[in-house]
Amino acid sequence: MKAIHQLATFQNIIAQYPSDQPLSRFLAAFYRQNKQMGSKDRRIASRLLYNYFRLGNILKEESPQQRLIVAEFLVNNQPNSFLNHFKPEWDELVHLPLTEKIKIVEEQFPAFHLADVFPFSDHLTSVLDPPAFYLSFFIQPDLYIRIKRGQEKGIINLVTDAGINFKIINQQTLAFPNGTKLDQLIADKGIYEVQDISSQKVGTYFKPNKWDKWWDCCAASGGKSLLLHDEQPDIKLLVTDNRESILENLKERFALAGIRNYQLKILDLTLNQDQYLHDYVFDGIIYDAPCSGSGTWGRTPEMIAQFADHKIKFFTELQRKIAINVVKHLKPGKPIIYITCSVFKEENEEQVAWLVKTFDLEVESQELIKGYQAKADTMFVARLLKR
Ligand SMILES: C[S@@+](CC[C@H](N)C(=O)[O-])C[C@H]1O[C@@H](n2cnc3c(N)ncnc32)[C@H](O)[C@@H]1O
Repeated sequence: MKAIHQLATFQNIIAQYPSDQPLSRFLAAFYRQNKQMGSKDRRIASRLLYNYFRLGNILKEESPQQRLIVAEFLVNNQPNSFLNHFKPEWDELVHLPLTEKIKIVEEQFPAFHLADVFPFSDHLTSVLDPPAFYLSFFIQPDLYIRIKRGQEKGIINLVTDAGINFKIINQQTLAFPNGTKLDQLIADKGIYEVQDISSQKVGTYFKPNKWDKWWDCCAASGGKSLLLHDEQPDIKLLVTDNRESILENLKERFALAGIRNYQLKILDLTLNQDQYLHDYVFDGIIYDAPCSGSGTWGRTPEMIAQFADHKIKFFTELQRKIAINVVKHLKPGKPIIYITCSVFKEENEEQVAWLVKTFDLEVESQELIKGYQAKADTMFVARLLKR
């Protein structure tokens, strides 16, 4: 009976979900309005919704109920009451490796094609392994934290004592199962940052020197700047973004991390900002571009259905407009770090080729950070030097 109730809740939510909103925001509002749902009900409803969207366009012609059963079979690896009720023979096999479970589904649904999980394959960046990328949609990414230098031992002791499941990825990085509640456990918010491991790897491309002047031009809430500062605290830093509200978040995060010495401006960089920036030149620029975010859809799988090909052009044009107002502030011989969390070639290697062709830049190195192989986001980074 529980499973029937869970299905009804799923169907109710799906019917109300306007597909242009982040699912997390919609669910938070839905649960606020449906206070009768206990925490377990909410947890199960969220699981069913997220797992459902992980199918992307797979078996699009089947009913939502059938698709949900397939998704529950593929994504979970523990038996559960939902599958047990609707498909007990699959519940018994739920522990099998994903590739074997896919064969079982294919036998029953000949229209099952793994590639349908991501309907934008024509745009995939060339160094990506499509089958491995497709499979990653059925595996929930981990939650990663970056520990402030010097605080590693304290945090590891705290999470060990609390009996929380975690993995040590490297000296400063821990991975937790998604949904782990760390804020109640680690009281001092200034000693760690929630940051995906791929985002942390991007930091190895910064290589700042003491007393350098750096500009994080699309800083948002400052994830990359915090990484830069951790690597080299003795830098002069300018942070900008066109959203005032997100820069307020940055101020809070910087205050928690004890960073006070920086400059902040709200700037729309699609416009010429020479009146504010005319005499600024930098030893390094972080250009973490607004992008499709397609390398992070393992965390927001509802985006697969919400995205459309034409949006790629919107982002590449925006990225170029911003670059025009940014690259001119770089000193000769110095790096601009171009970053996206996209798997689309138009936003990655093709954009780098355009940057090189349009400005006096050369590629020092570039990489697709393949988070899809590691329960993490996939990101692209290029270190370009001004001649
Ligand atoms: C990928 S996010 C940056 C993430 C950030 N670097 C971090 O690590 O947390 C891209 C940012 O570009 C900003 N952006 C978009 N259009 C912009 C514009 N015209 N001028 C300046 N910033 C812009 C967005 O507000 C967004 O915060």
